[in-house]
Amino acid sequence: MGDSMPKDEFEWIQQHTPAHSHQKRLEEGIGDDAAVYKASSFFDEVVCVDTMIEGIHFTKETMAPYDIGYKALAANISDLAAMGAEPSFYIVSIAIPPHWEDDELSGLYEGMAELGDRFEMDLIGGDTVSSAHELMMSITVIGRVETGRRLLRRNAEPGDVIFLTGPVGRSASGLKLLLEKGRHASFSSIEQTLLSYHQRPEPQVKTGRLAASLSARIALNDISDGLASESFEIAEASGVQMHLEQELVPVPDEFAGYDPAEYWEWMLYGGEDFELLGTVEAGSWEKFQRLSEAAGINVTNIGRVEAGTAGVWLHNQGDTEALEKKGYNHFSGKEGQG
Ligand SMILES: Nc1ncnc2c1ncn2[C@@H]1O[C@H](COP(=O)(O)OP(=O)(O)OP(=O)(O)O)[C@@H](O)[C@H]1O
Ligand SMILES: Cc1ncc(C[n+]2csc(CCOP(=O)(O)O)c2C)c(N)n1
Ligand SMILES: [Mg+2]
Ligand SMILES: [Mg+2]
Ligand SMILES: [Mg+2]
Repeated sequence: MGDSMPKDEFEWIQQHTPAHSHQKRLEEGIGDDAAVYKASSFFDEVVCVDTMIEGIHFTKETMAPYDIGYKALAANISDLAAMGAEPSFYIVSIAIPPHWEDDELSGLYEGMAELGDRFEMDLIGGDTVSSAHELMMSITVIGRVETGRRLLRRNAEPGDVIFLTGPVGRSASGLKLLLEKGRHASFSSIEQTLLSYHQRPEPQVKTGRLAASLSARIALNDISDGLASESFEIAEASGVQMHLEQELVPVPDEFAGYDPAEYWEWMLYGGEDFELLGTVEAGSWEKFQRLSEAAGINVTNIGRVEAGTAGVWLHNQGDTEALEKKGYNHFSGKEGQG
């Protein structure tokens, strides 16, 4: 990496965050999974954008065109879910290089439409340009959340229960298989399941909406960069310590037979699972769990929030490890230091 590149994407964003806002109806600007501004007396509007680029987020060997479209929209819907919002609209900007054929480009839109239809979202605009080398897709999504119900990373307080919506690490393990063999190779049925978590992640909208409907203080974040990195984001935004219990963190069934040293690396630092990580005040945890179960949603208590200097710790049978803010970081390389 040359000297001209920013060292860390998080630091870089901070440098470019305006000190003041002009619009009175802005509720949340830069800093969370999405921005929030007042729309009516009942709802706030929630908006965010995420980009996927060939060579960084996918290659023709790791993802079919359909998967790329699907995942680009899924990653964005996931940020709405992390705010407690319901998705409404999306806007697609696409940069097309010469080596992409018409039928491949149609595949991108078919993949987006599958998810857009499922969440009853309308495609309302976009932009189309050419690109010299890589395909790029950038999607802006718009949703809404009931006034005052948005779920922010800074909402965590000491004593809260930490929860996770599902096992993590499967996307990273699927990516490893795809980078080794390419998607046209033959895979066992377990491997195919792992690939599908990488190629077609499921945004956890139902859980986000349930969390927003509870009258409880809840912090929420979606896992794009890995469990450790997203735990740090809550710790830093809330000024708290995140204490994770290794024994409580669900290990994917598919990892039976794999080396724990390898799969804990995927689980803690892999990213792109798009599960939700959150904290809820202890008095509301049982209710949250009960309502989740009734709704067919999986939430697992994986630890506790404590007071002290912001950071993340992993406890295992009396041993304690301070986790690094490591995960996927653009500019500092794959799974570089955050
Ligand atoms: N180039 C930029 N200019 C202004 N704000 C930015 C820029 N890049 C990111 N942000 C803002 O910084 C915050 C963090 O962005 P980030 O992309 O890390 O969040 P995320 O979408 O939850 O994570 P990921 O991109 O890994 O899915 C968000 O509020 C986002 O809108
Ligand atoms: C070909 C290929 N190589 C590596 C990766 C891994 N990867 C890329 S971006 C990212 C984090 C989320 O991105 P963002 O922070 O932009 O949302 C991860 C884990 C991949 N998906 N495909
Ligand atoms: Mg996010
Ligand atoms: Mg983003
Ligand atoms: Mg995101």
